[in-house]
Amino acid sequence: MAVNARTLYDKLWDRRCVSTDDEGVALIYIDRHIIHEVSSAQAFEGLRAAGRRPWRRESILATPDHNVPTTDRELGVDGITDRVSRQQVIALDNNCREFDLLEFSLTDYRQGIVHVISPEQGMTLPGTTVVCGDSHTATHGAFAALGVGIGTSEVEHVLATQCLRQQKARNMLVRVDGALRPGVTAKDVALYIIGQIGTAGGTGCTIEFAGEAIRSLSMEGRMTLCNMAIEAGARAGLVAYDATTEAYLKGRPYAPAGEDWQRATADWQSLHSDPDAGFDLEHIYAAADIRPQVSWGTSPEMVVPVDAAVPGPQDFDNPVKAEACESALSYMGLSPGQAITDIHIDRAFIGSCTNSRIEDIREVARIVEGKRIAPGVKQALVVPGSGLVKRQAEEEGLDSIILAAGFEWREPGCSMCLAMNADRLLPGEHCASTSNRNFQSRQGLGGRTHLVSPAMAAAAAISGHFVDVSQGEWV
Ligand SMILES: CC(C)[C@H](C(=O)O)[C@@H](O)C(=O)O
Ligand code: SF4
Repeated sequence: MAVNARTLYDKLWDRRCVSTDDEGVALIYIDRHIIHEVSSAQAFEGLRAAGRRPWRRESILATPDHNVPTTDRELGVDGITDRVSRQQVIALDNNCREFDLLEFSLTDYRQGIVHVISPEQGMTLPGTTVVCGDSHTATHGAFAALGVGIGTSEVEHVLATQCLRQQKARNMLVRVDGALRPGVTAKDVALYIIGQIGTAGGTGCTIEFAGEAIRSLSMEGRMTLCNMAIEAGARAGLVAYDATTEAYLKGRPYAPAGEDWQRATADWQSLHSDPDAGFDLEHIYAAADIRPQVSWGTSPEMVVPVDAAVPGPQDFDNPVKAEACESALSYMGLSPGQAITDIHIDRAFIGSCTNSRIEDIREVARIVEGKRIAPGVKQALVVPGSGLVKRQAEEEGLDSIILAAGFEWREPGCSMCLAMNADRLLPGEHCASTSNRNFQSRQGLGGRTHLVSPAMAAAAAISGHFVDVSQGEWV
C-alpha cells in the first residue's frame, strides 16, 4: 500500500476535518443540513433556550415528510388528523419562519422525502458533508459526499456550530464485479449484500461500493444502494464521482453554474479512492450471482432470492440466528421450506427514500402497463418521493398507466415506509414493499413487510404473490 494513497472516505474526511482531539474525536465541518419535522423540534427548542441562532442559514433545507398525508394535500396541515403529527409539522413551519430558513412546506410542489429532494435540487454535492437527523442520510453518499445520519442533540449542535463531533470510521470496500442480469436492480444488490454481510457487517465502517456493476448504476440506483448501507450497520455509504454523477447534477437549481460549475467539476475529479489505497475490510461479489431478492423475516438480512424457499432454524449454524429465524417466521406467518413465490400479498407499497424516484416509477409503469392488480390484493400504493418526481411522472403519462392497473397514485412523503400517517398495514397483512426496513410493526401494528425492488413489488401486486421479474414476460 502506498503511503499517500487514500480512499474516497479518507479524502472526504480530510477535506472537512477541522481538528482532532487526543482521544481521536474530530470536529468535521458540515456543508449541508437537511431537516424534517420528526427530529428537529427539540433541537430548535434547545437553540432558542440558549439564545442562539443557526450558524449558517444557507446550509439548511427543511421539509415535512414523515407525518404528511398522501391525499388531500390542498388542506395543508388541516389534513393531518393525528395531533402529534400535526404539531410537529406546524412546529417545523414556525421554526423555519422564525429563523428564516428555506422550507419546502406541505403545499410546496418541491416538497418530498428529505433524501429525495436534496439531490434533486442539486443541494447534495460531491466532496461535501451532508447531515440530517435521519439514519438514511447515507443516501447522499451516492454523490461522493459524506452523508451522516445524526440524532436530535447533534441537530442542535450542527445548527449552532456548523460542525459535528465524529470519530473516523474504518474503510470497507464492497465490490460487485461484472454486469447485473436483466431484471436485477440496485435494490436487489443492496439486499443481497446485506444478506451476505448481515445487519452488523458494516459496523464502525464507511462502505465504498465499487466495481463494474456499481459504476453502471444510474444516480437513482446508487442512491438506493447507499440508502441501505445503514441497514448493513455502516455509518455511511459511498460511490465515487464520475460522468454519471456530473450528468445528473448539471443544471439542477442549486448546483453550481457557469464558471463555478467548471471549477467544481475540476475539483470533483479527485473524488475516488486512489488505485492503491488500502481498505480495512473488503467484500467482493459477482453480479451474475445476484437474483431478485425478497425478505422473509423481520430484519433486512433475512433475505433470499425469489426462486428460493423460506429457510428454517436448522439452516443456521449460529444458535442466535436460528432462534431469530424461528421467531421471525412465527411473526411473519411463514413456514420453513415454503417457496417464496407461494407467499401471497395483501398490499404493495412503492415508495420511500429507497425507491421513489422517477426511474422507480418508470419501472413500475413498465411492469403494470395493460395489466390489473390481482383480485386478492387490497391495495397497491405508489407514493412518489417528491412533488417534482410526481410532476415528471405525470408529464410522462406514468400516472395514467399506474391508475389503469388499479394502483393508487398519491402525494409525496414517507407514507407506508413507517406508517406515521394514515397509510398502514392491518395486523397479519403481507406487504411487498420497496422500503428499507422490515422490522416488526414498521408498516402498521402486526404488519408483515417483504422488502423488494419496485419491479418485484409491482409484479407481486399484479400476480397476487411474489414472481421472478428476471424471467419471461416481465423482462
Ligand atoms: C424518524 C426518523 C428519525 C427515522 C430515521 O432516523 O431513520 C425514520 O426516517 C426511519 O426511517 O426510521
Ligand atoms: S422514507 Fe422511510 S426510511 Fe426514508 S426517511 Fe422516510 S421513514 Fe425513514
